[in-house]
Amino acid sequence: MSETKTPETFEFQAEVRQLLDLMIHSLYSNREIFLRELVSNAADAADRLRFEALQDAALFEDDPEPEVRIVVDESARTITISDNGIGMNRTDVIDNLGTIARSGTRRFLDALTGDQKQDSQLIGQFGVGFYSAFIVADSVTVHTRRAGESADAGVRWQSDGKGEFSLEASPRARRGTDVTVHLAEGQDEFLSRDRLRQVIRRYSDHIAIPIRLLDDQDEAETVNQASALWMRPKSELSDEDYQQFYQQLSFDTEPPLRWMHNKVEGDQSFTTLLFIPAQRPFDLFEPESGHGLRLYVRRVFIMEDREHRLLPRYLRFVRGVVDSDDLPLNVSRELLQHNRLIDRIRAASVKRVLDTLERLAKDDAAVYQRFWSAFGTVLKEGPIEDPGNAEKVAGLLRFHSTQDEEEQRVSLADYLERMKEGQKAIYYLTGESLAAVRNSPHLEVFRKRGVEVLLLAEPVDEWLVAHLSKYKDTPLRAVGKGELELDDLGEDTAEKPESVEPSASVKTLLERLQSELGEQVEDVRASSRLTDSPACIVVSEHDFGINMQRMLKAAGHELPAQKPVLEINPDHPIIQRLAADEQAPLNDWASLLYEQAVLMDGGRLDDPAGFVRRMNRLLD
Ligand SMILES: Nc1ncnc2c1ncn2[C@@H]1O[C@H](COP(=O)(O)OP(=O)(O)OP(=O)(O)O)[C@@H](O)[C@H]1O
Repeated sequence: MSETKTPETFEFQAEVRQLLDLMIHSLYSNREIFLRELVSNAADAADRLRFEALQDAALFEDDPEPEVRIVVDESARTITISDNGIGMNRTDVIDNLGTIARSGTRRFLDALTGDQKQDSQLIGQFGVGFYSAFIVADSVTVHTRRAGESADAGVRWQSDGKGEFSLEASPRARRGTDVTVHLAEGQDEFLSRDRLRQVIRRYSDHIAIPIRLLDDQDEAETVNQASALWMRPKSELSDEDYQQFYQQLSFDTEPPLRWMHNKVEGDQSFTTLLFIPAQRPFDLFEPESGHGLRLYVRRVFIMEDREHRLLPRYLRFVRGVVDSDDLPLNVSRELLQHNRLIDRIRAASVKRVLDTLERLAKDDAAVYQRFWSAFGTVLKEGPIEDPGNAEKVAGLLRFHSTQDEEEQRVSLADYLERMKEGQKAIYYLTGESLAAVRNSPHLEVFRKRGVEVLLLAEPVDEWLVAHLSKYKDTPLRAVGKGELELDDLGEDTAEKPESVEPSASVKTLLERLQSELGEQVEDVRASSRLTDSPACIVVSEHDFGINMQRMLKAAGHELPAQKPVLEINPDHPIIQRLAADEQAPLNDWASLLYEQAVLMDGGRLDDPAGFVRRMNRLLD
């Protein structure tokens, strides 16, 4: 026999040690959450057993009623949290409780900032798991046996959380897991049943299986509601019930902004309870992360929808539960891909979330602004991912603009309302940063003529405008692309548009600049968009803008050669001076005009040293 009675000792993986250390120090003021975590693991173990038992009912071993039991031993100073869930065998224990850091651990450690206050929020969102027991314990013992295996497969894990744990075979008749927490000096408050009852009600009231606290005579008292909250009628539920349930579901420290609880009856019935959080989880932008909705079939937990079948990715901030009586209990990921009921649930849920956001935006601009700051960037993926709802999502978007510069609060509807008489398009400018777009020379003529321009500086904006060509039949147009038709900007109240027909000397200058710049540019022409700057870069209507080119190159794409147009401001003093002297050498000037225009657009110079040399020559 390879398994002996003597305990074997293992070292925790470095990352686990780091996590333990960090948690104990940053969570000390919130010690009670250890109980929430252990109870939540016990309930998960019950869910997993029920799920596996769908295939193999023998796993229930004559003990089909799931429960969590909590036993306090005052003289030994221990609390034991027991479940009759799936349990673990030796390999499970080694994998889950010590040597192998789960993928989440690394990500979590990477997300930490070192700022205690921020980090403790992160921990709250992350769900800290089993190791939180060490916040209050000086040693923890886990005695467990996996469902379906023999009593001999029982194992005992033990650790003081300092760097090592031990493991030994320890037979166990009842399947499931006991976690025994030996309280450290000064943690005696958790020996009080009143205190435990209070903590369970606060954090675990809506865990769907009974949590039973045993008294001195071993009489069990069920402490929680132990029902699937989402199945209860709305009329019975208070705001507090919903908020508590949300916290148990999400570990979010903030209450949700809104929730939607709906029951659809008919030939196919389903219930959804969806929450819109108030703050952004740390992993919102990680490719593999994101929690999906929790899918239940007849109250049995089936899976977390990490592949975003129940709601599209651009609504991945929504948390909640979907339960249906009409899906098969053995529903698989493949089935989720091709199921009419799932499609219906998805369409209904998308509509509910978008309608709720619409109402929120209308009724409470301040709260909507909060939502937008947390999740606006994600919502911008909507028109790309979900063309069918593009217009509806577009209505929810908010932007910075030349007329509203504090926060992103201009909607496309606001923009349409403020358009000038005769204006034909919604104008926008994309760029690498807000400062860069706000100061772009492309805005000069728009400012002068009082035409609003939306300022888009997030990477996703480039994709958004590539997919959103119009809003309510008004086209969206980039200000830095193609020829600018001044007539399309609407009435010019300030003054009549100046003629862009350049004088003979400027014409000559344009030709000379063109021949100096050669292959670098498609054309050099007189500009109608500049008032203060001498030059700017314009790309043709169907080419990528400079910002998009930069992003594509950074992502490793080969781009077809694109030549921009250099537009020159004929009224600018530098241009006039250059035009006045047809004999003066132009080579440095041509390059500098071109290079400064590229820089102002947030582009990169091919030869920055050359640029500096030329500039120094002129300054000399
Ligand atoms: N009572 C239990 N019964 C069976 N398995 C358990 C139990 N407690 C923990 N485990 C196993 O140990 C793993 C690690 O637990 P831990 O609480 O640290 O993380 P988690 O529950 O996976 O995630 P998190 O708590 O961060 O949401 C679990 O995924 C589970 O496989």
